[in-house]
Amino acid sequence: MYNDNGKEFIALDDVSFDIKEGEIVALLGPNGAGKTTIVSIIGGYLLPTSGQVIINGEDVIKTRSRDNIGVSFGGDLGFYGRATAKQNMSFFADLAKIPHRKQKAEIERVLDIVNLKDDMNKKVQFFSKGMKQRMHIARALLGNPQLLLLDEPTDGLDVEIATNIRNVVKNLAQSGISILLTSHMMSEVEALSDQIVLLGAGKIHAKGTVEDIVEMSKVKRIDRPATLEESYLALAPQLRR
Ligand SMILES: Nc1ncnc2c1ncn2[C@@H]1O[C@H](COP(=O)(O)OP(=O)(O)OP(=O)(O)O)[C@@H](O)[C@H]1O
Repeated sequence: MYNDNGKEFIALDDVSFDIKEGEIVALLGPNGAGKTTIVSIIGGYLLPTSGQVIINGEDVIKTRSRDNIGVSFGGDLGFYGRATAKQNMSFFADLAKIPHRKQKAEIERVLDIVNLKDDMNKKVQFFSKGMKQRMHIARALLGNPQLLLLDEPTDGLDVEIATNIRNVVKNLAQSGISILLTSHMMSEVEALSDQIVLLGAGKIHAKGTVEDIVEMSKVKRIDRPATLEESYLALAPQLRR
Protein backbone atom coordinates (compact mmCIF):
# COMPACT_ATOMS: atom_id res chain seq x y z
CA MET A 1 0.00 0.00 0.00
CA TYR A 2 1.34 3.43 -0.96
CA ASN A 3 0.56 6.43 1.17
CA ASP A 4 0.42 9.39 -1.15
CA ASN A 5 -0.05 12.57 0.90
CA GLY A 6 -2.40 10.82 3.30
CA LYS A 7 -4.25 8.98 0.52
CA GLU A 8 -3.84 5.21 0.72
CA PHE A 9 -3.49 3.24 -2.48
CA ILE A 10 -3.34 -0.53 -2.67
CA ALA A 11 -0.72 -1.16 -5.35
CA LEU A 12 -0.49 -4.95 -4.80
CA ASP A 13 -3.12 -7.28 -3.43
CA ASP A 14 -2.59 -10.98 -2.72
CA VAL A 15 0.34 -11.33 -5.11
CA SER A 16 2.15 -14.63 -4.56
CA PHE A 17 4.48 -16.59 -6.82
CA ASP A 18 7.61 -18.80 -6.70
CA ILE A 19 10.82 -18.74 -8.67
CA LYS A 20 12.81 -21.97 -8.81
CA GLU A 21 16.57 -22.30 -9.14
CA GLY A 22 17.67 -21.41 -12.67
CA GLU A 23 14.18 -20.33 -13.67
CA ILE A 24 13.26 -17.15 -15.53
CA VAL A 25 9.95 -15.67 -14.42
CA ALA A 26 8.52 -12.65 -16.27
CA LEU A 27 6.20 -10.10 -14.76
CA LEU A 28 3.85 -8.96 -17.48
CA GLY A 29 1.13 -6.35 -17.27
CA PRO A 30 0.08 -2.88 -18.39
CA ASN A 31 1.60 0.38 -17.10
CA GLY A 32 0.76 0.78 -13.45
CA ALA A 33 -0.03 -2.91 -12.87
CA GLY A 34 2.55 -3.11 -10.07
CA LYS A 35 5.61 -4.71 -11.69
CA THR A 36 8.18 -2.18 -10.47
CA THR A 37 6.57 -2.20 -7.03
CA ILE A 38 7.15 -5.97 -6.83
CA VAL A 39 10.78 -5.65 -7.96
CA SER A 40 11.33 -2.81 -5.46
CA ILE A 41 9.89 -4.82 -2.57
CA ILE A 42 11.94 -7.93 -3.37
CA GLY A 43 15.05 -5.80 -3.91
CA GLY A 44 14.58 -4.10 -0.55
CA TYR A 45 13.96 -0.59 -1.89
CA LEU A 46 10.38 -0.54 -0.59
CA LEU A 47 9.00 -1.97 2.63
CA PRO A 48 5.62 -3.64 2.09
CA THR A 49 2.78 -2.98 4.53
CA SER A 50 2.28 -6.77 4.67
CA GLY A 51 3.58 -9.94 3.07
CA GLN A 52 6.77 -11.96 2.87
CA VAL A 53 9.69 -12.40 0.49
CA ILE A 54 11.22 -15.79 1.19
CA ILE A 55 14.61 -16.72 -0.23
CA ASN A 56 15.95 -20.17 0.69
CA GLY A 57 13.50 -20.34 3.58
CA GLU A 58 14.47 -16.94 5.01
CA ASP A 59 12.02 -14.04 5.08
CA VAL A 60 14.28 -11.25 3.83
CA ILE A 61 11.75 -8.55 4.74
CA LYS A 62 12.33 -9.51 8.39
CA THR A 63 16.08 -10.12 8.19
CA ARG A 64 16.69 -7.14 5.87
CA SER A 65 19.36 -9.30 4.22
CA ARG A 66 19.71 -8.80 0.49
CA ASP A 67 23.07 -10.56 0.02
CA ASN A 68 21.44 -13.11 -2.24
CA ILE A 69 19.69 -10.63 -4.51
CA GLY A 70 21.07 -8.54 -7.35
CA VAL A 71 18.93 -5.77 -8.83
CA SER A 72 19.24 -3.99 -12.15
CA PHE A 73 16.87 -1.13 -12.88
CA GLY A 74 18.97 -0.17 -15.89
CA GLY A 75 18.99 3.20 -17.59
CA ASP A 76 21.57 5.86 -18.42
CA LEU A 77 22.28 6.87 -14.83
CA GLY A 78 23.96 5.07 -11.98
CA PHE A 79 27.62 5.19 -13.00
CA TYR A 80 30.33 7.81 -12.75
CA GLY A 81 31.05 8.67 -16.39
CA ARG A 82 34.57 9.96 -15.89
CA ALA A 83 35.67 6.73 -14.21
CA THR A 84 36.40 3.48 -16.01
CA ALA A 85 34.11 0.46 -15.93
CA LYS A 86 36.55 -1.22 -13.54
CA GLN A 87 36.71 1.79 -11.22
CA ASN A 88 32.92 2.01 -11.14
CA MET A 89 32.71 -1.68 -10.31
CA SER A 90 35.24 -1.26 -7.48
CA PHE A 91 32.98 1.36 -5.95
CA PHE A 92 30.01 -1.03 -6.06
CA ALA A 93 32.15 -3.95 -4.91
CA ASP A 94 32.97 -1.92 -1.78
CA LEU A 95 29.25 -1.25 -1.25
CA ALA A 96 28.58 -4.98 -1.69
CA LYS A 97 31.24 -5.58 1.02
CA ILE A 98 33.39 -7.74 -1.23
CA PRO A 99 36.82 -8.06 0.47
CA HIS A 100 39.52 -6.04 -1.30
CA ARG A 101 41.67 -9.08 -2.01
CA LYS A 102 38.78 -10.69 -3.92
CA GLN A 103 37.60 -7.60 -5.79
CA LYS A 104 39.85 -7.82 -8.87
CA ALA A 105 38.75 -11.37 -9.67
CA GLU A 106 35.10 -10.64 -8.91
CA ILE A 107 35.02 -7.50 -11.08
CA GLU A 108 36.65 -9.38 -13.96
CA ARG A 109 34.20 -12.26 -13.47
CA VAL A 110 31.07 -10.10 -13.71
CA LEU A 111 32.40 -7.96 -16.58
CA ASP A 112 33.32 -11.13 -18.46
CA ILE A 113 29.79 -12.52 -18.05
CA VAL A 114 28.34 -9.45 -19.79
CA ASN A 115 31.15 -9.34 -22.38
CA LEU A 116 32.66 -6.10 -21.12
CA LYS A 117 35.97 -7.41 -19.81
CA ASP A 118 37.87 -6.03 -22.79
CA ASP A 119 36.35 -2.58 -22.15
CA MET A 120 36.98 -2.46 -18.41
CA ASN A 121 39.62 0.25 -18.64
CA LYS A 122 37.43 2.57 -20.75
CA LYS A 123 35.50 5.47 -19.24
CA VAL A 124 31.80 4.80 -18.88
CA GLN A 125 30.91 8.17 -20.45
CA PHE A 126 31.94 6.68 -23.80
CA PHE A 127 29.77 3.59 -23.37
CA SER A 128 26.70 2.99 -25.57
CA LYS A 129 23.26 2.40 -24.06
CA GLY A 130 23.69 -1.35 -24.50
CA MET A 131 27.05 -1.31 -22.74
CA LYS A 132 25.57 0.69 -19.85
CA GLN A 133 22.73 -1.82 -19.63
CA ARG A 134 25.31 -4.60 -19.39
CA MET A 135 27.16 -2.59 -16.72
CA HIS A 136 23.94 -2.56 -14.68
CA ILE A 137 23.65 -6.34 -14.98
CA ALA A 138 27.33 -6.77 -14.07
CA ARG A 139 26.87 -4.58 -11.00
CA ALA A 140 23.86 -6.66 -9.95
CA LEU A 141 25.98 -9.82 -10.28
CA LEU A 142 28.67 -8.66 -7.83
CA GLY A 143 28.80 -11.09 -4.92
CA ASN A 144 27.19 -13.87 -6.99
CA PRO A 145 23.52 -13.50 -5.96
CA GLN A 146 21.10 -16.40 -6.31
CA LEU A 147 18.27 -14.17 -7.47
CA LEU A 148 18.59 -11.50 -10.13
CA LEU A 149 15.90 -8.86 -10.62
CA LEU A 150 15.91 -7.23 -14.06
CA ASP A 151 13.56 -4.33 -14.69
CA GLU A 152 13.11 -3.97 -18.47
CA PRO A 153 16.63 -5.16 -19.33
CA THR A 154 16.44 -4.32 -23.05
CA ASP A 155 14.35 -1.15 -22.92
CA GLY A 156 15.38 1.22 -25.72
CA LEU A 157 18.01 -1.07 -27.22
CA ASP A 158 18.29 -2.07 -30.85
CA VAL A 159 17.37 -5.59 -31.81
CA GLU A 160 20.95 -6.88 -32.08
CA ILE A 161 22.04 -5.55 -28.69
CA ALA A 162 18.77 -6.68 -27.12
CA THR A 163 19.38 -10.20 -28.44
CA ASN A 164 22.89 -10.11 -27.04
CA ILE A 165 21.56 -9.15 -23.59
CA ARG A 166 18.88 -11.84 -23.77
CA ASN A 167 21.61 -14.40 -24.42
CA VAL A 168 23.45 -13.16 -21.34
CA VAL A 169 20.24 -13.54 -19.31
CA LYS A 170 19.64 -17.06 -20.65
CA ASN A 171 23.19 -18.12 -19.83
CA LEU A 172 22.86 -16.75 -16.30
CA ALA A 173 19.72 -18.83 -15.76
CA GLN A 174 21.48 -21.89 -17.17
CA SER A 175 24.23 -21.33 -14.63
CA GLY A 176 21.59 -21.72 -11.89
CA ILE A 177 20.69 -18.09 -11.09
CA SER A 178 16.97 -17.45 -10.68
CA ILE A 179 15.74 -14.45 -12.61
CA LEU A 180 12.70 -12.22 -12.26
CA LEU A 181 12.30 -9.84 -15.14
CA THR A 182 9.82 -7.22 -16.20
CA SER A 183 9.38 -6.40 -19.83
CA HIS A 184 6.87 -4.82 -22.17
CA MET A 185 8.33 -6.73 -25.09
CA MET A 186 6.25 -9.81 -25.75
CA SER A 187 8.86 -11.40 -28.00
CA GLU A 188 11.36 -11.06 -25.15
CA VAL A 189 9.04 -12.63 -22.61
CA GLU A 190 8.18 -15.38 -25.09
CA ALA A 191 11.85 -16.08 -25.80
CA LEU A 192 13.11 -15.99 -22.23
CA SER A 193 10.56 -16.93 -19.64
CA ASP A 194 9.85 -20.32 -18.16
CA GLN A 195 6.88 -18.86 -16.28
CA ILE A 196 4.81 -15.70 -16.69
CA VAL A 197 3.02 -13.84 -13.91
CA LEU A 198 0.32 -11.79 -15.61
CA LEU A 199 -0.59 -8.80 -13.48
CA GLY A 200 -3.57 -6.53 -13.79
CA ALA A 201 -4.36 -3.70 -11.37
CA GLY A 202 -2.10 -5.06 -8.64
CA LYS A 203 -3.54 -8.57 -8.73
CA ILE A 204 -2.38 -11.76 -10.38
CA HIS A 205 -4.59 -12.41 -13.35
CA ALA A 206 -2.84 -15.58 -14.46
CA LYS A 207 0.32 -17.61 -13.87
CA GLY A 208 1.80 -20.14 -16.24
CA THR A 209 3.92 -20.81 -19.29
CA VAL A 210 3.56 -18.90 -22.56
CA GLU A 211 1.40 -21.78 -23.79
CA ASP A 212 -0.84 -21.52 -20.71
CA ILE A 213 -1.38 -17.77 -21.28
CA VAL A 214 -2.08 -18.33 -24.99
CA GLU A 215 -4.55 -21.08 -24.10
CA MET A 216 -6.24 -18.90 -21.51
CA SER A 217 -6.70 -16.00 -23.93
CA LYS A 218 -8.77 -18.28 -26.19
CA VAL A 219 -7.25 -16.65 -29.28
CA LYS A 220 -7.24 -19.36 -31.91
CA ARG A 221 -5.17 -19.43 -35.07
CA ILE A 222 -5.89 -22.07 -37.67
CA ASP A 223 -2.54 -22.03 -39.44
CA ARG A 224 -0.41 -21.43 -36.32
CA PRO A 225 -0.79 -21.01 -32.56
CA ALA A 226 -1.52 -17.47 -31.36
CA THR A 227 1.49 -15.44 -30.27
CA LEU A 228 1.90 -14.15 -26.73
CA GLU A 229 1.28 -10.62 -28.05
CA GLU A 230 -2.05 -11.60 -29.63
CA SER A 231 -3.05 -13.38 -26.43
CA TYR A 232 -2.00 -10.45 -24.25
CA LEU A 233 -4.01 -8.02 -26.38
CA ALA A 234 -7.07 -10.25 -26.03
CA LEU A 235 -6.64 -10.26 -22.23
CA ALA A 236 -5.63 -6.59 -21.89
CA PRO A 237 -9.12 -5.12 -21.22
CA GLN A 238 -9.36 -7.35 -18.12
CA LEU A 239 -6.03 -6.12 -16.77
CA ARG A 240 -6.84 -2.42 -16.39
CA ARG A 241 -7.30 -0.68 -13.05
N1 LIG B 1 5.43 6.29 -4.67
C1 LIG B 1 4.18 6.04 -5.03
N2 LIG B 1 3.14 6.63 -4.41
C2 LIG B 1 1.87 6.37 -4.78
N3 LIG B 1 1.51 5.53 -5.77
C3 LIG B 1 2.50 4.94 -6.43
C4 LIG B 1 3.89 5.15 -6.12
N4 LIG B 1 4.65 4.41 -6.98
C5 LIG B 1 3.78 3.76 -7.79
N5 LIG B 1 2.51 4.07 -7.47
C6 LIG B 1 1.29 3.54 -8.11
O1 LIG B 1 1.28 2.14 -7.93
C7 LIG B 1 0.82 1.50 -9.12
C8 LIG B 1 1.82 0.47 -9.56
O2 LIG B 1 2.99 1.17 -10.05
P1 LIG B 1 4.24 0.40 -10.67
O3 LIG B 1 5.27 1.45 -10.98
O4 LIG B 1 4.64 -0.71 -9.78
O5 LIG B 1 3.64 -0.18 -12.02
P2 LIG B 1 4.38 -0.90 -13.24
O6 LIG B 1 3.59 -2.14 -13.53
O7 LIG B 1 5.81 -1.05 -12.95
O8 LIG B 1 4.17 0.16 -14.41
P3 LIG B 1 5.12 0.50 -15.67
O9 LIG B 1 4.88 -0.58 -16.66
O10 LIG B 1 4.54 1.81 -16.14
O11 LIG B 1 6.52 0.62 -15.21
C9 LIG B 1 0.52 2.60 -10.13
O12 LIG B 1 -0.86 2.86 -10.12
C10 LIG B 1 1.32 3.77 -9.62
O13 LIG B 1 0.67 4.99 -9.93
